[in-house]
Amino acid sequence: MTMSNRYQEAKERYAKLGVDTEEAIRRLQNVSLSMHCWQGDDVRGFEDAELTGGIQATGNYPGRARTPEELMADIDEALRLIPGTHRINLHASYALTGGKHVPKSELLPEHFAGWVEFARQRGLGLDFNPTLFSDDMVVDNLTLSSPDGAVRRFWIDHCKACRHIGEYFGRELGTTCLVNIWIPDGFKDVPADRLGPRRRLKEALDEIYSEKLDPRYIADSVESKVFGIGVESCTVGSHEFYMNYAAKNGVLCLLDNGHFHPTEMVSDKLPSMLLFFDKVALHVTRPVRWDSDHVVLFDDELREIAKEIVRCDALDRVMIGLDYFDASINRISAWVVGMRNMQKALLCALLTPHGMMRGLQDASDYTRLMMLGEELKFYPYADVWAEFCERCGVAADEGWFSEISRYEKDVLQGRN
Ligand SMILES: C[C@H](O)[C@H](O)[C@@H](O)C(=O)CO
Ligand SMILES: [Mn+2]
Repeated sequence: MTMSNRYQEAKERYAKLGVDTEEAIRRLQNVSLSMHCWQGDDVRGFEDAELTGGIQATGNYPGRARTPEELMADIDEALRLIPGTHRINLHASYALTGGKHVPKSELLPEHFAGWVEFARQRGLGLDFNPTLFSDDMVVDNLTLSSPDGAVRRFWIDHCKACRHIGEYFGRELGTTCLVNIWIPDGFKDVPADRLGPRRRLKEALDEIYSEKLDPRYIADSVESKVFGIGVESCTVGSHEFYMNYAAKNGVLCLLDNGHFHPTEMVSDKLPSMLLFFDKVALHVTRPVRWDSDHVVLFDDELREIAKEIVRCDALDRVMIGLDYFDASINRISAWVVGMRNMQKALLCALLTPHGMMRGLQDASDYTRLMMLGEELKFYPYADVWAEFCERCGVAADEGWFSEISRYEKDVLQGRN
C-alpha cells in the first residue's frame, strides 16, 4: 500500500469516530512551538560562564555550539528536520556583544539585533528569558529576593532591560514575545524566614512590572519551581507564590513539568489554570526522578498534556515551549526528537474523539471509555503524521537521522 493509500484508509477509520484528519493536520500546521536555544550549548551562553542556579547539563558529547554562528547553524539544522514554522526561545545570556562583557543590568535591544535578523529571515518568532543564574551577582543562591539591596537592584534592572528587549522582539517580528522570569533563589537548609524573601521577591516583581509595555508585543510570565540542586529545602518562587502573584497582577503562569513533586501532573493542572487565566505558558521537559531536564519523549504525560490543551480547546491559549538540556547525545537530534514528539502528541490529541469520550464519562460509562481509550492507542495516527510531514516537506520516519549523521561528521566533529 502506498503512503497516500495508507492516509486514505486512516482518514476513513478516524471519520467513523467523527474525527476529521484534514482538520487535525490543518490545526497542527498552525501550532508554533518555542524551541529553547539552550539545548545547543548545554546552557552555557556566550559568556561561557559556569552553569549555576541549581540546574545541571550532564554529558560530554562532542560538537557543542561555542559561538553564535555555530548555535545559529545548529538551530537551522534542527529546524530543517522539524515540520512546521516555530519560535526560538532565547536567554539573556545569548546576547551578541562581540565578546565584550556587558553587565546583565545594562543589556539593550541592540545586543540582540542579530537574533532578530536571524528570526526575520526565517519567519520565526522569538521568546525571551532574563538569565538570573551563571553570574557573580547571584549571591548565596539569591537574586530578586536577596536581603542585599545592591543585588536586588542589579537583577531588577536586568529584568526591566529584558522586558524592553522582549517588546523589541515582538515589535520587530510582529508576534508577541513571551518574557518569562525564573529565579533560582532558595535555601539548602530549613530557613529561619520564608516570608521575608518572598516579600522582597514580590516587591521586586512589582517594580519590574510597574512599567506598562505594549501587550501586542510582550506577554509576561513567571515560572515556579519546587527545588533545585543546593536549594533543596525552600524555593522562594514556589507555585503558590507565583500563582497568586500572577492572578493578582495580570501576568501569566509558566508551568514547567519538571518543577513539581514527582506525582504532581501538569496535565492535571492545565484545565484549572485555563479556567482562571486567559493564557498559560508551558516548559515541556522530562523529569527523571528529579528535574533532570531529559529530552521530551512520546510518553504518557506528554500525551496527557497535549490532550488537555486540545480538549480544553486551548491551542491558542497555551504557549508551548520546550526546556531540557542533554549533553550526553547529539544535541541537534535532541532538539528534533523533542519537538517532533510534542507535535506527535498534539496530533494524537487532535485525532481523539473528545466529545464522544466526554459523553461516556458524563454517562458514567467508564467501561466503554476505558475500552475506547485503549483501542485508540492502536489507531493509525502514524499514517496521519506521515501525511502531515509530507505536506511540510520533511521526513516522517527515522529517515531524518541520516542528515544528523552527515552534519555530525561534516560539522560537529570539526569543533573539538
Ligand atoms: C535554563 C532553565 O532551564 C530555564 O531558564 C528555567 O526555565 C528552568 O526551568 C530552571 O529549572
Ligand atoms: Mn523551565
